[in-house]
Amino acid sequence: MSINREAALREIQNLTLPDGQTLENADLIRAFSVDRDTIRFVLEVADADAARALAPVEAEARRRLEAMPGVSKVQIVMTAPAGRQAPQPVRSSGAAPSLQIGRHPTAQAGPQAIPGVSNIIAIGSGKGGVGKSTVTSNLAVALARAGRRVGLLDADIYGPSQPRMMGVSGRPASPDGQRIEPLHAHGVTVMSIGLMLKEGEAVVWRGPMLMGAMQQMLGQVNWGGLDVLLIDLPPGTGDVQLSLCQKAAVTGAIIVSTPQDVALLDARRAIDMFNKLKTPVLGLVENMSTYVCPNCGHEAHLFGHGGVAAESAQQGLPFLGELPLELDVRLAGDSGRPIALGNGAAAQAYGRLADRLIQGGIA
Ligand SMILES: Nc1ncnc2c1ncn2[C@@H]1O[C@H](COP(=O)(O)OP(=O)(O)OP(=O)(O)O)[C@@H](O)[C@H]1O
Repeated sequence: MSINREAALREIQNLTLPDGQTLENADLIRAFSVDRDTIRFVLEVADADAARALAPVEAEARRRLEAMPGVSKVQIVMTAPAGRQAPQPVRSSGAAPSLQIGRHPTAQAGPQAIPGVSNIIAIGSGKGGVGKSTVTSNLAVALARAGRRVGLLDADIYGPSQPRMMGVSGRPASPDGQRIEPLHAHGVTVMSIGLMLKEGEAVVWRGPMLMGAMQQMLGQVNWGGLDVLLIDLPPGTGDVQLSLCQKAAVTGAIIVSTPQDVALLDARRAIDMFNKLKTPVLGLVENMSTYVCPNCGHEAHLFGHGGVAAESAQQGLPFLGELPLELDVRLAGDSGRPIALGNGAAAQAYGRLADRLIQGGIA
């Protein structure tokens, strides 16, 4: 009889540790594998004392697994690496000591919806610096101004900029050590992975840790009822994009690009990636489109113009609109008050983009 790995994992994940956490929440299980009639895994503990305290849990895990049909051997190894410190949890002011962002992912059957969240929109770009974060924060504000309930998740772990752009700071609280309370700014519910990490922490993460962290951001944050959750992705086509589309039921992706050829080339790669991940591309947005000189009113196209509309047509994808290049857009972003809060040309352009998504039933 073949043993189902996920079912075996489920047998032991809810075992309670001496500190009251479950095995799953404490994230101690490593390399869980099933080989014919044998189950093997590692329990990663901080030191010899922790290993001793965990002995009854190990015994109970062994007992449960051995009781499963088809299992004849269970090998559990406890590691207590010499000289290694126990992982330090990230704490918020009111956080219980167990909350830790960045862990191995837990088993999950396919992409999941987030309870209470109607739409999840990923905002991506092929190239860095094209204004993806600026577009995300302003679109979030414009949607909130239009009366929508909006969440914004900054998943750009390599350069989280939403705290600055939305004007939020401080570690979000986690009163019970399990759920995270998001922050609120300009009518938008905000969470940034950057607020939960020590500086430089995520830079060394590889796929599984990123996937676990994304899973936590999606599943452990108290998002509440939202019409739409916007997710600011890192640039490119990497592990975060993959994790998001595998773990969350993403409604679709919006690709931000400047009209430059080099940015469009990378945008094409991003579209290709979302196609492969079976995430619908909702359309393309041209940022830094037209520059209107604030002194003489002359219009210039520093990065070209119309390239994104042409690319959308070529790809058979909706062109969602163009956003002007304005000094005030940057200044507003730097000051934590997105330009979309105002009434100028850029704010109006964001208002149109928001309307378009609302009319399309995706926000
Ligand atoms: N339309 C615009 N007009 C003027 N400045 C802009 C505009 N869009 C973005 N910027 C500025 O360009 C810089 C890069 O923008 P942003 O951080 O949004 O890009 P990004 O694509 O998210 O970058 P990253 O690759 O770092 O994630 C920021 O200083 C931002 O204020």
